[in-house]
Amino acid sequence: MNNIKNYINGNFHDPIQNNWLDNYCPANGEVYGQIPNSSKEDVENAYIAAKSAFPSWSQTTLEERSRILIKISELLEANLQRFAEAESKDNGKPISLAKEIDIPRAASNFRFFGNAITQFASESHESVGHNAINYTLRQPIGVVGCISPWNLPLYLFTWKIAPALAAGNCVVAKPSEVTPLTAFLLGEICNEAGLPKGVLNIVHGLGTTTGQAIIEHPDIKAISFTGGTATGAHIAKVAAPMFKKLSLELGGKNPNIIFADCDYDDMLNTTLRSSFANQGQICLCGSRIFVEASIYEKFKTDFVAKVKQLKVGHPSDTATTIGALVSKPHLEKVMDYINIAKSEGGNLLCGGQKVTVKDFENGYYLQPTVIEVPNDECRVNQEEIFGPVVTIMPFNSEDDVLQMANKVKYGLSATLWTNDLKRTMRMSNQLQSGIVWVNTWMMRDLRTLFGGVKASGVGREGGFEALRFFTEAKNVCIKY
Ligand SMILES: NC(=O)C1=CN([C@@H]2O[C@H](COP(=O)(O)OP(=O)(O)OC[C@H]3O[C@@H](n4cnc5c(N)ncnc54)[C@H](O)[C@@H]3O)[C@@H](O)[C@H]2O)C=CC1
Ligand SMILES: O=C(O)/C=C/C=C(\O)C(=O)O
Repeated sequence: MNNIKNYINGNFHDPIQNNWLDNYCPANGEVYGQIPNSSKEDVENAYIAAKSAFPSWSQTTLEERSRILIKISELLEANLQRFAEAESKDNGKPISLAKEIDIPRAASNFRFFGNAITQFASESHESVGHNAINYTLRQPIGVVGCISPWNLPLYLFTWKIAPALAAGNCVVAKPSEVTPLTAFLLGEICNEAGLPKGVLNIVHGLGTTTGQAIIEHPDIKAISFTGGTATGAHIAKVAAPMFKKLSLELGGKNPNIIFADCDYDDMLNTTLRSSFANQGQICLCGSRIFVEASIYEKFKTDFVAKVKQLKVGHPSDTATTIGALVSKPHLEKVMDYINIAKSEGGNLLCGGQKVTVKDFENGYYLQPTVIEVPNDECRVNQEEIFGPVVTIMPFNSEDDVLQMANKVKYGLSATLWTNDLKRTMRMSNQLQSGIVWVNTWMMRDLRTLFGGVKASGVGREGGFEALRFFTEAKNVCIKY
């Protein structure tokens, strides 16, 4: 059994009320460990540890903070295999993905922010003619809360924690209760790297108990959250009246817009990835595919042929391209959408069935699914499915596709495939999303800002934006 404990003040603790949750392995549907369902008291202990650590950590030199964060990064790299196996087991994602993307990115998050903090600067304004100078101080907030989801567990957990720590805050963090294992292992790495006790505290449990205690805590002054839109709205409702700083990275229903003048092979291969990477469980996946009418039939044939070649299998099999979905309830939710698609007149071009993997019959496997939709307003084209399911439909003009692309409540990312520069500029200006990729997908430069508009969230992460979020700005005006 892989039993997990809370990491508070540098030590590992059982939950005070001795409440535990089962942790399921998506690959075989079996319980393989227990995790704390931490209460308000556990969160309070984490807060007290963080508060005590804050005066010293906030005054630790940037060079020393940087050194420790980079050490954590190096230790994650040194433990790549162990972390990748844990992530794959806990989440159901292919081991190859965990090894090539998730864990290296978690290490990059620490390295990036360890370096970024040494380059972070603030503004000054000389008030010419008034004999005065204004300068901005960027001070750490204090104790901050970081809450992350199950789809990219350590990758997104560290995407929040690393900038928070780099900026001099102390942290109370909660990973998803569905995928807690690598966050638990991170505690050991932090101790080994010499992160002082109490600077980072990791509490495990349900959103409705542990997460709720974090967002309600009167002295946790900022919340950085990634997850579902409904949860984000709830967090805003609780935290905003307490005047907490909030960064909310929420869901997406991202358009992938394909024009006939694109580089076809590159587009086809990337569209396969943007549709089904991580079993389609990435908020950035291009789940609505719009194809210019002149190449629609060709695309449909070629795309479906490629999708049928994807190999659904056990996550530890290196030949697997599609692993297990994260949980049974999530598999059922995705299956419900496939049934909704049928009832809405959708044409199932491939997939749509659960997959039985030999010797792992109770795992949560699903065929990658492509649905040709009768119109852009049907539910499967409007609601976030967050699984290996994409919709496709043709379009006739730039104006039409732009209108359809923007006619959803979300606005996280959009992908555009074209070689027409003027069209690229026109559409990039008008697409309602926080991120536009042109002739690529998920090309990440950690210096760039990251986040969405509309129901996809509030605020921006990434680069100096994250360091700005995790600091309070103060203007000082000196007359001389
Ligand atoms: N990154 C994304 O865009 C993600 C989107 N989703 C979407 O959300 C749907 C629901 O998935 P869930 O696992 O239920 O995501 P969720 O939004 O409930 O969970 C994300 C995190 O928030 C925490 N949380 C939940 N309720 C909370 C509360 N009251 N206070 C504080 N923290 C709370 C959870 O414990 C978890 O750590 C998915 O089917 C998917 O459509 C889910 C995960 C990630
Ligand atoms: O920062 C990234 O590269 C990816 C972020 C992805 C999410 O926030 C998500 O899937 O929720």
